[in-house]
Amino acid sequence: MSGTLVLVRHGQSEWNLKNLFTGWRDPSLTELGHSEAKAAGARLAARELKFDIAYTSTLSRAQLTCQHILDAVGQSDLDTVRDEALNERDYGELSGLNKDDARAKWGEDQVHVWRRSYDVPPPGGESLRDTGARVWPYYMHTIQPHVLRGETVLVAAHGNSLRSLIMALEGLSREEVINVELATGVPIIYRLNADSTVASKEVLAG
Ligand SMILES: O=C(O)[C@H](O)COP(=O)(O)O
Repeated sequence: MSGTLVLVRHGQSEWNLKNLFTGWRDPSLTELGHSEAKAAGARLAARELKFDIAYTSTLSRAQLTCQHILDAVGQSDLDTVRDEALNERDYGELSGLNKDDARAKWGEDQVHVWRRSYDVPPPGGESLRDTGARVWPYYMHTIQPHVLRGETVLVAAHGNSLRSLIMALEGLSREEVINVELATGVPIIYRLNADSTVASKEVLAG
């Protein structure tokens, strides 16, 4: 057995609440989002998890979530690396649009394909494959070495940047990844084997 990797999607953002495509735009957390992030931290603290390093994106909602978790586990000053490789999928021209308005304009099926398919990008934006093409190398070269040294690593990021990471970690097919949905503020604890495969997975739902 090797180390521990904790993945968590940020708490509810102001644009999640307004049902807007967000992508690389930078809304903050709502009150509920702050509470979700603190609750995620409390659940990790109850497991007596201590982190060696934390990674997050360059977007506020993920950074705030990361900090709430570190505060909750008593590690407010832990080394935290921010990198845009972990940012949400770029939603291109959909960014800022209401998701129901988009369904009315382009149809439910097309919007679902843009949101959940593996390789169909939204107009001017990234497909999940495009997102994975930046997330996975960053994970492999920068994050995974810590886990394989036996460390415990926190990654606070986004629905689709984490879906692309989970797809690769778990070896999911392009069909299987369509059904992967990440709730806000719910940590997933992976224990990795020394050969970097997944030994166990635990979802800390509320
Ligand atoms: O960027 C966004 O709008 C959300 O964080 C994720 O959106 P999705 O559920 O439409 O992929």
